[in-house]
Amino acid sequence: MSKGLLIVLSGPSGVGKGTVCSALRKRVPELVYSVSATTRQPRIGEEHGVNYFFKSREQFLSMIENDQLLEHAQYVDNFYGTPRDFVEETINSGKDIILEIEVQGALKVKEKFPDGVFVFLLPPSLEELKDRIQGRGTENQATIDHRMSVALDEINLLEYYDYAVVNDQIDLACKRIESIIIAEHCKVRK
Ligand SMILES: Nc1nc2c(ncn2[C@@H]2O[C@H](COP(=O)(O)OP(=O)(O)O)[C@@H](O)[C@H]2O)c(=O)[nH]1
Ligand SMILES: Nc1ncnc2c1ncn2[C@@H]1O[C@H](COP(=O)(O)OP(=O)(O)O)[C@@H](O)[C@H]1O
Repeated sequence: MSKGLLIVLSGPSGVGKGTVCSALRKRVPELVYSVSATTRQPRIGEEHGVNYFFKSREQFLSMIENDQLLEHAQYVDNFYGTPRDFVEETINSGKDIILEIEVQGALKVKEKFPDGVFVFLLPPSLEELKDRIQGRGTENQATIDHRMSVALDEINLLEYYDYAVVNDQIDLACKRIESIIIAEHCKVRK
């Protein structure tokens, strides 16, 4: 049996990764989603085990020590990481998995899985990016400013990705990613 695809969706905070990923999962129900661990506090409506595995700093550090994370990164003031076993078991069972992670982590995954499919989600403009972060209303002004400055550094790493997808409209961005997945499956079958 051939392995599933490991798809990494990255891009700056507020670009719409979460929104596009959930729309994509509805359209492609067989696509498995990797739930990350984080030390960030849950936002209203977020559930443990669904959106994230919410961990204390000590619990997170012990996951690193026990080699339970495929990659981890510090983003703004918190740690985020991808549980290793779930990803490996999913692709070994022939299913495709999508990781929605920031850029430093994506580059670490690329070192371990060079055959992964690395997709960078871009905003239509930086003004629109700021409007989306502000419009979501989940961060204070200092965090928004910090995330915007990190966003510029992140966009500079676009060259390390296989594909760039503009998230102008959610359904169009989803269709573009679906086309990428279909094309990558054709490559694997050759
Ligand atoms: N490296 C890494 N980044 C992650 C992981 N999970 C989430 N992230 C990224 O961490 C950043 C902050 O996530 P979050 O606080 O949920 O904010 P939001 O994605 O902007 O809503 C985003 O860029 C996420 O994609 C992970 O497991 N590893
Ligand atoms: N194509 C789009 N057009 C307009 N607003 C969008 C689009 N995609 C996402 N958004 C909005 O932008 C905000 C940030 O989206 P989110 O998915 O939380 O981003 P991320 O996960 O990249 O931080 C949300 O309020 C979301 O509804």
